Amino acid sequence: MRERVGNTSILLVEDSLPLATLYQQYLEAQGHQVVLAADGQQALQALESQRFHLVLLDLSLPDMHGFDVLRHIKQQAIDVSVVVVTANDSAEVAMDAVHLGAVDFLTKPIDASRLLVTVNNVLKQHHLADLLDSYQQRYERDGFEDLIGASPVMQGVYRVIESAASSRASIFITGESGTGKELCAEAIHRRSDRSDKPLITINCAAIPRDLMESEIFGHMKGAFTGAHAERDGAATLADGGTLFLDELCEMDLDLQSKLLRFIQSGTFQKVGSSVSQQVDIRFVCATNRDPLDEVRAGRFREDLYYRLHVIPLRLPPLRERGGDCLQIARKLLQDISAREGKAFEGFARDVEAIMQAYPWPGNVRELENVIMNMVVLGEGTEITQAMLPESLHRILPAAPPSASGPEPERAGSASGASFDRRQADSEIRPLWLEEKRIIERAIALCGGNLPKAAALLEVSASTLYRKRQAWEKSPVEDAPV
Ligand SMILES: Nc1ncnc2c1ncn2[C@@H]1O[C@H](COP(=O)(O)OP(=O)(O)OP(=O)(O)O)[C@@H](O)[C@H]1O
Repeated sequence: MRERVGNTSILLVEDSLPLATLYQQYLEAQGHQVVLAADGQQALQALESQRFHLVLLDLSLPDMHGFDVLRHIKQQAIDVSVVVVTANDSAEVAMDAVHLGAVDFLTKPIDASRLLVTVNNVLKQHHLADLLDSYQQRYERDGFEDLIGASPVMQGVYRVIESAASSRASIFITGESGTGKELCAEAIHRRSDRSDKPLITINCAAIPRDLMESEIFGHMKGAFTGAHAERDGAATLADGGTLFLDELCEMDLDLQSKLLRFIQSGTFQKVGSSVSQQVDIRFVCATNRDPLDEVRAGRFREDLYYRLHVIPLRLPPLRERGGDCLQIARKLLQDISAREGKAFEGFARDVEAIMQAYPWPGNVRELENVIMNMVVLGEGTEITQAMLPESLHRILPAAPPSASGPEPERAGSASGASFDRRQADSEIRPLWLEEKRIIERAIALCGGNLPKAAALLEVSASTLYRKRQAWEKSPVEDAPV
C-alpha cells in the first residue's frame, strides 16, 4: 500500500550542486520533502533506506548512467514514479526512458512551472492509486474474518458487519440454514471492541424448553429438580461481551417476554433467585425463518422483534453468490484434504461446472458435507465426476436420445452436431414457459401449498411468489418473467 500524498517525498538525483539546490528550494517551497543524491550510488542507497513518491533522475551521473538506476528500480519492483531529467532532448532517449518505466521526461534547463506541473501530475496519480487501493481493500474483499467469498452480495454483508461491529446496536441476522449466520456473529464479535470479552452462543432450537431459562439466566441451588448447585447462565458469562441467540424464532413465547425485559433493563434474575444482576451485553440473533411471518403467525413477539431488529443483516443463499461457491469449495477441499491426509489438489472442470449449477439448498454446510464425503471416500489428486454424490448427479444433462428414434433431419452447425428440426420445433418450448408449467404443476401437486412446493423445488417461497405475481401482472397470458 502506498503512502498518502499529504507528505510527499522526492528523491532528487542531480550531480550539479547549484542546480540541485535550486530545484530543492523550489520544490520545498511548494511543501514537498526533498532528499538529494549527487550520484547513482547515493540514489540507490536512498531508495533502499526510504520510500519516495517520486524520483527526479538526471541521466548523466558521475558514477553510472541514470538508466542503471532506472533498471534497478524496475528489477527490484520499487514502488516509485520516476521522471527522467536530461540535457539531451532526443526522442530516442525519451523512448528508452519510458521503456524502462519512467513516467515523464524533462529537458534541461527545466522550466520552473513545467517542473511543478510534472511533479503534481505524478503525485495526483499516486493519490488516485491510493484511493483505488483503499477502495479495493474496503469494497472488494475475497473474504472477511472466516467468511470466504468475493461476490458483490457478500461485499454488502462485510460492509454491514464492519460498520455495525463497534456499535452496541442489536444485529438481526436472517438467512437460510447453512449460509454462515454463526460465522457472521463471530465476525461481528471479533470486530467489536468487546472482542477481549466472551462471545456466548445459545442455540434456542437445541436446548429443551424447560432448561432454556436456566441456560440464559442461570439458576440457584435447589431451584428445580436436578439443580444441585448454583450455576451461571449465558447472561452472566457474556457480561461485557456478546450474546448470540441462534434460531431465536424457536424460543418459547413465555421466555420471549423475559428476554424482552432483560434486553430493555439490562438486568435479570437467576432461576430461583430474587436478586437482580446488572450486565452489559451486546445482542446478536439469527433465524432461518422469516421473522415477520413468525410475528404474523403469533409465534414471535412483535415488541421483541422490534427491540432486536435494529440492524438487519441478510445472508444470501449460496446460489446467489456467483463464483463464491467455487472459491469456498476450493478452500474447503484444500483444508479437508490436508486434515484427512489426502492428496486432492482440485476439481475436474466438469465437476466445477456442476457445482456452480447446483442450487445448494443446504448452502455452505451442504457444500462442506459433499466435499468431506468426496475427500474421505475418494483417492487421487483431482475430484472427478464419478466421485460426486447422487444429489449432484441429478443436475447432469439428460442422456442423448436413443439411436432407435426417428432419423434426424441433418443440418450443419458450427460444432458439427446435428438435430431433428421437426422434433425440436414440436418438443422444445421457451424455458420460461417450461418453468411456469413445472412450478404450477408443483403447486397443484402440493394442494396449493406454495411453501411446500418451493421446498420440493429447492427454491425459496419468495421466488415462487415473485414469479407468480409477475405472471399475474403480465397483460399477455404467457409472458416471460
Ligand atoms: N462464507 C463462508 N465461507 C466459509 N465457510 C462458510 C461460509 N459460510 C458458512 N460457512 C461454513 O458453513 C457451515 C455452516 O455455517 P453456519 O453454522 O455459520 O451457518 P448458519 O447459517 O448459522 O446455519 P444454521 O441456520 O443451520 O444454524 C460452517 O461450518 C461454516 O464454517
